[in-house]
Amino acid sequence: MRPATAGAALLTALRGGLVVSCQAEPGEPLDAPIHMTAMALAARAGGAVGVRAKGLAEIAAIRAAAADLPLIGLVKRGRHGVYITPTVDDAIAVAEAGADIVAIDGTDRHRPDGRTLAETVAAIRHRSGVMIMADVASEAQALAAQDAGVDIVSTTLAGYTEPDPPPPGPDLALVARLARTLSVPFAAEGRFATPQQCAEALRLGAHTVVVGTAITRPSSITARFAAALRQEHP
Ligand SMILES: CC(=O)N[C@H](C=O)[C@@H](O)[C@H](O)[C@H](O)COP(=O)(O)O
Repeated sequence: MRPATAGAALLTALRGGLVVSCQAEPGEPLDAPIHMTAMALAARAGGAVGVRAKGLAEIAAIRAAAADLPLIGLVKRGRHGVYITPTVDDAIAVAEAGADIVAIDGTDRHRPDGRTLAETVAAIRHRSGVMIMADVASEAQALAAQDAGVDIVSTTLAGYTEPDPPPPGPDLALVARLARTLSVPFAAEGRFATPQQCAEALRLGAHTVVVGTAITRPSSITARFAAALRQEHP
């Protein structure tokens, strides 16, 4: 069981810093533990205070390569409904793979194991000392996750639970609202594409900022540059 002081120290380590999400989608060229480990080490070399990683093999590999790097872990099961660490068993597997914090879906949608968010948090706590991050899409979900007893909330799912495609930029309005209403710390996450947007999230009151695509998805980064050139030379 993790002592409470260790959890507090971990949150302190994340405060005011950048967490880099190192994830590749199935079929992408970098979708392998060795590549995600290299990404994580590169992120740490660049000043990241922590890493967010998907997949049990990736989490274990990153933990083996960087014993003291704060590590937020998750698994994804599909891409619809509740797909981020959807069950208690998934969360325990993520913890056992070496994550310090397990990121779980923090919405009020139906979970595959039929548990509510509060039941999920209680069951994880019963079986593990891992810290829990709730990935939410709204202020109401963030408050419910806080009531359920999570250690930290993240705006990960903002823009991803509606039928419409997400807007291009991050949801800074949600960041501002969470800063006013939440008492647990929260991460600003989702579509942060510039250092200025990250700094703004911290100014608004986020505890930490998580950036993935803009740093660790070379295909997406290349596509942005290539699209800009095509505009000049269609
Ligand atoms: C919505 C969802 O499933 N988000 C996932 C959560 O782990 C990842 O695919 C994102 O890359 C991560 O949240 C970081 O966000 P961005 O890549 O936009 O910086």
